[in-house]
Amino acid sequence: MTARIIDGKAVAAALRATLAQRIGGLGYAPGLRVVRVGDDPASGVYVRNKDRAAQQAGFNSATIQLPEDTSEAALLAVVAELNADPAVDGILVQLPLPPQIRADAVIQAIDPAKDVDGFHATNAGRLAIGQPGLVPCTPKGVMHLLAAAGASPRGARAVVLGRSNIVGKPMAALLLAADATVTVVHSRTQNLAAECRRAEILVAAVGRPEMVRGDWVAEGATVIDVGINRLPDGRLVGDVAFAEAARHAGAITPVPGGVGPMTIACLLENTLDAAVARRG
Ligand SMILES: NC(=O)C1=CN([C@@H]2O[C@H](COP(=O)(O)OP(=O)(O)OC[C@H]3O[C@@H](n4cnc5c(N)ncnc54)[C@H](OP(=O)(O)O)[C@@H]3O)[C@@H](O)[C@H]2O)C=CC1
Ligand SMILES: Nc1nc(=O)c2c([nH]1)NC[C@@H]1CN(c3ccc(C(=O)N[C@@H](CCC(=O)O)C(=O)O)cc3)C=[N+]21
Repeated sequence: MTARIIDGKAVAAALRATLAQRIGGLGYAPGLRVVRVGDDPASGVYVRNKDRAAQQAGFNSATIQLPEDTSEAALLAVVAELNADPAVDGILVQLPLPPQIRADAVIQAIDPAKDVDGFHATNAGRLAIGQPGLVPCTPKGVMHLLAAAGASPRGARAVVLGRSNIVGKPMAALLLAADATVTVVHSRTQNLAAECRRAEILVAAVGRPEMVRGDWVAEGATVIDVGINRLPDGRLVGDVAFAEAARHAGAITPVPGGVGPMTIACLLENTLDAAVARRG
């Protein structure tokens, strides 16, 4: 079998067009602020892509750049200001943060109603118990891609590779809420390959370049590659060995051009939803 390629760039563009249309009917521009501490070059690409996408879709978007040696107290003061600003609907503090700042203290200081990353304990708890809230962008983007690929989670065996708070855990919660039979595998799992081979939907979020080999993929499976890994030669690869996996999968996402663009589109979707919830 040769897999269909799921075009995340196209699905993201379509979602952004829908958002632009919704914003057109609002009468105001939803406000998004991205806070960046230091200038990690990898996050620079992401922040630039996001700003461009946000402005094109009609958001009032800006990046607040702080120096590498910013204290935790200073960052918390910026978050408090954004929490209080009525023009700001969404706040994203770019991770990772430098070592003098506790990421969790900052995340829990964000107003949950403006937490467009969906990382606050209130939003994570809402997701876990099936209440409406802001959902983390990357797993939310994966759900959009599954829908676009016609891969219904209902009753399907889904395997999530990775259990981080920002991707693996919320991914498992969303698949469970969509009636999949969900298995989460991680670094202490025995025989990862055998677990993955059982998946009709396989989501890889480990941060290990090309770890998922062709023979880990069941014939006809839908493979979603969340990984974004920069190799020493500058190439960007996923957590899945794409060419090998595509010989077995029914459908597969590429890297780049798969989940990454969806993460940005879902950040905008969350910002618009947060704006409508706050101001109608
Ligand atoms: N496309 C996008 O928009 C985004 C992409 N990413 C990418 O997704 C990937 C994962 O990100 P994130 O969840 O933040 O990463 P983390 O490092 O926080 O988590 C990685 C997870 O993978 C597991 N893991 C690591 N190595 C192995 C291994 N050898 N075998 C089995 N399991 C393993 C870890 O297990 P354990 O818990 O046991 O340690 C952990 O649960 C990265 O490549 C990242 O760049 C992330 C965010 C957004
Ligand atoms: N608070 C916070 N929220 C995040 O959501 C967050 C974060 N911090 N820190 C960093 C990670 C990473 N991340 C990416 C999003 C989009 C692309 C993306 O658009 N990638 C393009 C290509 C990028 C390129 O060419 O380098 C693609 O995959 O096609 C990549 C990476 C969000 N993250």
